[in-house]
Amino acid sequence: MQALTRPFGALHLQVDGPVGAPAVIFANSLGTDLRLWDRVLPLLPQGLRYIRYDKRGHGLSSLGGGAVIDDHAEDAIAVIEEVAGGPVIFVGLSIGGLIGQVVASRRPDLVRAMVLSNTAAKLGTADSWQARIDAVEAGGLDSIADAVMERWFAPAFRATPDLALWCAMMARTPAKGYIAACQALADADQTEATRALRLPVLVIAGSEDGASPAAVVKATADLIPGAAFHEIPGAGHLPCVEAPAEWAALVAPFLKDHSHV
Ligand SMILES: O=C(O)CCC(=O)CC(=O)O
Repeated sequence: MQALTRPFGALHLQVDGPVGAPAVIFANSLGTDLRLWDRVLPLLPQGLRYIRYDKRGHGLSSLGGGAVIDDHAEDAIAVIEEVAGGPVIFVGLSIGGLIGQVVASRRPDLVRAMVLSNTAAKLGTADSWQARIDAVEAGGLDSIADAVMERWFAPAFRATPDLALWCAMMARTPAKGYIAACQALADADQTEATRALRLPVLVIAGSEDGASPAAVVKATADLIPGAAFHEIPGAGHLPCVEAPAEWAALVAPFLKDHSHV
């Protein structure tokens, strides 16, 4: 376990792989922590340095005062500069992918390639995020858990005992951190900035994703010249959990191609 000091407290990090190797950073989704990537890391190329972190207000990281996507992007930039020490391949899922788009746009020198999983240049609407915030303020995260699990996972996965573990991860996210991230999502629209991105990008969707539907994810892929798009059949919002082999089969060759190992 490692910590990176930030003005508001600390970010919780986990780093695997050799010092000095080409680095890959993972940014996770709303209501998840860095364990989101546990099932895919063993399936990705050895010899790379894999950096995961809990975004502010999630997992073991401090709450942080900010509620805009740029604050999350500044955190990711700090992790890249201080832990990776140079350009990375950015892997982001959902809000993590939105954070990646902001980082690639503001600091193209720090992102050599990007994987955008189950994300878009704009996620949801101001009204839908306000409704989510209102529900959490009224009833806590437990009150939205069933609806979130239906968006995260297809029915077959929801029938497994594992569902309870992912539901617990979501429900244990600090309400203040979750609400701040919803507010950041409500205000974020990267459409024009993402249209200007010029770097290798792999975009992944899940056919059963109820949070970022495949058509919405594809529309973001279409903004970026040369971006590759793949849809994983039968997978929901978190294919790295639900379909790790299929997700890794797409990501592993991309990491090899763009890490120069
Ligand atoms: O997962 C995200 O980062 C935002 C998209 C979303 O709403 C996921 C969910 O259904 O909780």
